Amino acid sequence: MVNVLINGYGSIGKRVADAVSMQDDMKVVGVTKTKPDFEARLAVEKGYKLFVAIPDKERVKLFEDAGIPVEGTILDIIEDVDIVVDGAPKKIGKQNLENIYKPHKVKAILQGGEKAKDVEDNFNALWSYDRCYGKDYVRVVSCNTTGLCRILYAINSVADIKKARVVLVRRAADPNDDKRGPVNAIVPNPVTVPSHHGPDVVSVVPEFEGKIVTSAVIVPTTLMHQHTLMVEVENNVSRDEVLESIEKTPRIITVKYEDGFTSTAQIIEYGRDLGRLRYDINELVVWEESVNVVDNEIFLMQAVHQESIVIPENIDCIRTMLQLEEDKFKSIEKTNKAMGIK
Ligand SMILES: NC(=O)C1=CN([C@@H]2O[C@H](COP(=O)(O)OP(=O)(O)OC[C@H]3O[C@@H](n4cnc5c(N)ncnc54)[C@H](OP(=O)(O)O)[C@@H]3O)[C@@H](O)[C@H]2O)C=CC1
Ligand SMILES: O=C(OP(=O)(O)O)[C@H](O)COP(=O)(O)O
Repeated sequence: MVNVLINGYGSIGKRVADAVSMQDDMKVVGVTKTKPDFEARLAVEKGYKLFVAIPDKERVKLFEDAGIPVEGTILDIIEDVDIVVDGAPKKIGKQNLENIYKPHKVKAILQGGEKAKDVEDNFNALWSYDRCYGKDYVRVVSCNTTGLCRILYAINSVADIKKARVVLVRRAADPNDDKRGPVNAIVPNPVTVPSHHGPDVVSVVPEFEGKIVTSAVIVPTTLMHQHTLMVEVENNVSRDEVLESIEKTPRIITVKYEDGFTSTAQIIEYGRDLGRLRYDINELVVWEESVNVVDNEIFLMQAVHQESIVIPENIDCIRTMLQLEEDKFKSIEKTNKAMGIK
């Protein structure tokens, strides 16, 4: 059993904590918060040991004053952990890496809001599990990048990819976020091409250098991201072969528009009806009817549940960095089984 600390118990951190708790080869030794709010209180009620993310007496006092019991600050637990999963807001992960994890010589996983250059390597279970084996500082790439890595793995299994072009429609904010917009606009984000997703795919799969270009806009929705892919391939491949490969690839599900999956709203309703915790859809979701092949070019549309797609990747990343399992497919299967992922 390895000891995992979740530094930053937010949208990603709380899900990683619950996913770690479902595995039989790792356990959560603590979670951290900076604010003594309802999420901190619930973490304690769930049985997690709570630590204060900012090592400062005044900050600890805020928790005491709010009646939320804490075990100390991050510095009271950091030496006892085998690995930290950093779930802090973007850019803070890098600061934590330099100021806390490296000085205390503790392995750490950063999230997709951090930069590829600030870590040793970049993780997706299908593509870079073996490369990250035993490494100390690894980034699990962002939700959109994870979705792209999965679908490109499926396509790459049956075709030689020449050129991938992707338009990403990004959700404006997570459902718990009342600060961000737009409320009524479409925002190029960034207005330049490529968006960070293409280079981030290359950080995981270097052989795609020069082959993938992405462009992104933000729209007023909180549920999911949506992608349209156009992938030129070198060889003749049929629609059926592409679909079969997608269906065989772990952590991808296909849904049919004609079956009622007419938008991201129905996909989220599906998560609710399945009784998934927090209605999470950890799988990449591909619309079956959207898959088409025209003159060696594959077209498809897919949806990404931003809050949950990277969670199983974090579990596999822990396993490879701590050398708990050499075979990526065994790790993927173990994680999926424990989490009820299709
Ligand atoms: N949300 C998403 O859709 C996705 C996010 N990511 C990436 O995951 C990372 C986390 O994002 P997300 O979970 O959305 O963020 P949230 O804002 O939901 O959560 C951040 C958490 O970090 C805590 N925190 C704040 N400051 C510090 C600090 N100095 N040290 C440790 N913890 C701190 C916050 O605690 P408190 O509330 O107490 O201040 C909060 O619990 C980012 O890199 C993001 O880009 C990746 C994929 C998808
Ligand atoms: O990883 C995400 O998106 P991304 O893949 O577009 O970077 C998450 O949805 C976080 O995105 P945000 O930077 O809009 O909070």
